[in-house]
This record gives sequence, structure tokens and C-alpha cells, in this order.
Amino acid sequence: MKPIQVGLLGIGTVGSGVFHVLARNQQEIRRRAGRGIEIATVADLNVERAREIVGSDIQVVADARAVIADPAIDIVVELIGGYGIAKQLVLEAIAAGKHVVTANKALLAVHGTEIFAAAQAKGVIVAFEAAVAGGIPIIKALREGLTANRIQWIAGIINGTTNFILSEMRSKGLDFDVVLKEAQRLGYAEADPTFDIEGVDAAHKATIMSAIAFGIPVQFDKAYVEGITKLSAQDIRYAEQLGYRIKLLGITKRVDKGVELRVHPSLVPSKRLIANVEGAMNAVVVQADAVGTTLYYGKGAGSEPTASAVIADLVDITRLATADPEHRVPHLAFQHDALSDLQVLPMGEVVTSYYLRLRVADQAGVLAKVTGLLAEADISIDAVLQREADDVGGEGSTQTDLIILTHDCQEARMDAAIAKMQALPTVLAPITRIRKEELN
Ligand SMILES: NC(=O)C1=CN([C@@H]2O[C@H](COP(=O)(O)OP(=O)(O)OC[C@H]3O[C@@H](n4cnc5c(N)ncnc54)[C@H](O)[C@@H]3O)[C@@H](O)[C@H]2O)C=CC1
Ligand SMILES: N[C@@H](CC=O)C(=O)O
Ligand code: NA
Repeated sequence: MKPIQVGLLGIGTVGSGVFHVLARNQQEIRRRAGRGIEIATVADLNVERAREIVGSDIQVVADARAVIADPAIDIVVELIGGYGIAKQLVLEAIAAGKHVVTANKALLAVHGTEIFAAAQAKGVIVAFEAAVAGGIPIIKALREGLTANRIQWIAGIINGTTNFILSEMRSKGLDFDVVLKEAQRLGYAEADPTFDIEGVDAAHKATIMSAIAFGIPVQFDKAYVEGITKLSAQDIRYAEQLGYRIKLLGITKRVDKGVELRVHPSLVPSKRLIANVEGAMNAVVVQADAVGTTLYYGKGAGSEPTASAVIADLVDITRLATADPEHRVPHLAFQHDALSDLQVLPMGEVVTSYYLRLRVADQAGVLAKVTGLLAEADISIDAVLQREADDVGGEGSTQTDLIILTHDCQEARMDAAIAKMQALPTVLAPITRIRKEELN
């Protein structure tokens, strides 16, 4: 049978990985897919660089629309990124009856509902394994492997750049900016790295996982998003002394009133496997009723690891392209007419435990006042650590750090208690609050 014809839009970090891995493993891939998979045309604005990568046997063009318009192309692979031209191209490819593979989590988290509806109407597949945790087959696991289960929660390290930064800051004492530059050099960071460090990229991925886990539409606008830019090396050290590591987690959880969807730095007990995921590696923990806890670990970014997921989608589509569209795996795991309207809860309603660091005057009664305010708010304390006082100069001007770990309480109650503690004259600097997840 004639090889399935692929049009590749964008041949940067991921696109070049797709080209190289497809070329290297072409026999093995053909044996698995039952048919050859051939890149027929590449579109990239940088035609010269694209030609250097693919050589003279493959057609290279600057205009991605020419690829979509080519009737010989069966599958369009979008590896440009962003919500602008990429959205138009994906919708145009669907309208032209092409199957689409994309690694673009930003696009799917924000415009997924429109894109999946268009694909459903046209009877084509939009595959996106590379969009969440790169090379880890987490979409496949959630959508197919765990399909018997009622999923309770998912917590993941799903941004390699921030995990790399936190790991290097903790283990080598390096500065944030130095490590970020290195992550960019290694091809982990997004074109705009603020998406990584402000938690937006992780929130895109958590949004997609949330939809697949709970059968709800993709709702990035409802996600709570907090990045790592305000974390200090000091908090990383204190957390360690208390038996925790700080990780940027993407969390989505089914609770009585709806679904939690949040990304923020979290203290995680050091003994958990996920706390020991270092460098640019990703890991996702899934808690489900029948299977229990499962953990998925691997490279979530980089050229060939991400290409591995893109090509897995190409193989899936090659196998499924001829199947009756009604019997394909649904885009979001649940049948498109069976999505539920479970609400994503506002952050104030989320229940979790907390790490608090207060810079306080070293005076009698300070600890009692702070703990008194927490008791008044019905927030129970799990542990307290008080550092030896620092003399910051001037008479009576010793200060100290007071670190408090709490048990679970509602975020809105914690916000109110923090506001009261902050107003105490003996609390000398903005209070640091980091959420804590036991993940058991
Ligand atoms: N780099 C990584 O490790 C991962 C990236 N992704 C996603 O994969 C996608 C691609 O990322 P990268 O390969 O890292 O980006 P990149 O910036 O390395 O490559 C993008 C390519 O698209 C080309 N391009 C830009 N506008 C174009 C247009 N209008 N027409 C044709 N070509 C155009 C650029 O010249 C460039 O070669 C993004 O959605 C990204 O979020 C997903 C997982 C991991
Ligand atoms: N910028 C992302 C790339 C993969 O999605 C990351 O750092 O994980
Ligand atoms: Na993946």
C-alpha cells in the first residue's frame, strides 16, 4: 500500500526530531503501522534551514497553506506553536478533511472545544500526545489504559523548564536566570519562556488532562495559575529541613462540588517518588478507583522525546484512518455528546494544606498571636519551626523566620487568616504561602 503522506508545518526543535526519528526507525515504524509513513512536504518560514535538515528529496515550501491545499497530503502535523497562525492552519486542515497531529498545548487548552467540534463534524482525527508531558504516553494512558476507572485526581510535574530550574537551584545553588538560559539553550523552554516560569504552560497541560480525566470541556480560563518566579532559595531550604521538596505541580481533582484545576508551587514529602523527579524530567501521578495509584515518568520536552509522541500519533492515525469514525477513540476520552458540565471550582473553595513563612520580630508573645489567629480561623497546625533570631542591627531589632505547616483548610479561610496575621505589627514582611500536597 502507498505510504500515508504527511505534511509537516514547522521544522524547529520538535519538527526536526520528527524528521530524524521517522527516517531512522522507518522500517520498525512501517511494521507497526502496517503501512509506510512518509513526509511529503515541509513548510517553514525559514526555508533554507528546513532544506538543510531534510535534504533535497523532500519538498520544502514557505507557505503552510500550500501543504494544506495539496490533495495528496493525508495528515497535517502542526509544530509551529502559539494560538495565532497555528489555529487558522489547524482549522483549515480539518476543513480540508485532513487528520491533524499537534504538540500545541496552548492551542488545545484555549481553543480545544472549537477544534474538536470541527474535527468531529468533519470525521477527522486531531491527535495530541506530544502536547502533554512530551514523550510520556500520558494521553494514551488516561484515554485508553485507564478507561475502566473513575479517576479521582492527577498531579504532575508537567513543565521541564521549571523542574530543571528548581532542581538546579536546590542542588547546585545556581541563580534562577542562569538556569533559565540553560533550559532555553537545551530547547526545553517555550518560545516565550514566561509561559514556563509563570505556570501557564503547565496549566495548558493540566487543562487538557482535566478534560480527559473527567469528561469535561477544556477550560483553561478557569484554571488557577501561579508560577515559580516568587519562590526563594530560602523556602526551598526550609522545606527540605521539614522533609519536603518544592515542585511546580499541575493538579486536577474531582471533589463533591466539581473539579479543581490548579498549577502552583507545592511542598511534596521528600519520600514520594515524584518529589525525586529532577532536571527536565516530567512525572504524572494518577489516582483512580480500580487501579489505585499509577505513575508515569519520562522526558516531557526536547526534540526526539517529543517527536516520539508525535510519531506515535502518526502511527495511530495510520492504523485508524480507515476505521468507521463512530468507533474511533474520542478526542477527550468520553463520547463527544457525553461530556459533563461539572464546574471547575474557584480557588477560594479548594481545600489543601499550607507552608507559611513569616518574618517576625523576635519578641515574647509573637508565636502565640500568630497561632491564636490560626486557631480563631479553625486552621489546625501540623508543625512549627522557628529559626534562631538574626540581629539586623539597632537596639531590640532581632528578627526571626517562623515557619508553620498546617493541616487541610479551605483557601478562602487561609486567605482571611493571612490577612489578619499580616496586619500584626510584629509581622515584618509579606507572608510567604506555599500549598502542600501529601499525594497519598
Ligand atoms: N520544544 C519542546 O520540547 C516541546 C514543544 N512542544 C510544542 O511543539 C510546538 C513546536 O515547538 P518547537 O519545535 O519547540 O518550536 P520551534 O520554535 O523550535 O519551531 C517552530 C518552527 O515553526 C516555524 N514557523 C513559525 N511560523 C511559521 C509559519 N507561519 N509557517 C511555517 N513555519 C513557521 C519556525 O520557523 C520554526 O522552525 C509548540 O507548540 C510547542 O509548545 C511540545 C512539547 C515539547
Ligand atoms: N516548555 C515545555 C516544553 C514541553 O512542553 C517544558 O519546559 O516542559
Ligand atoms: Na505525552
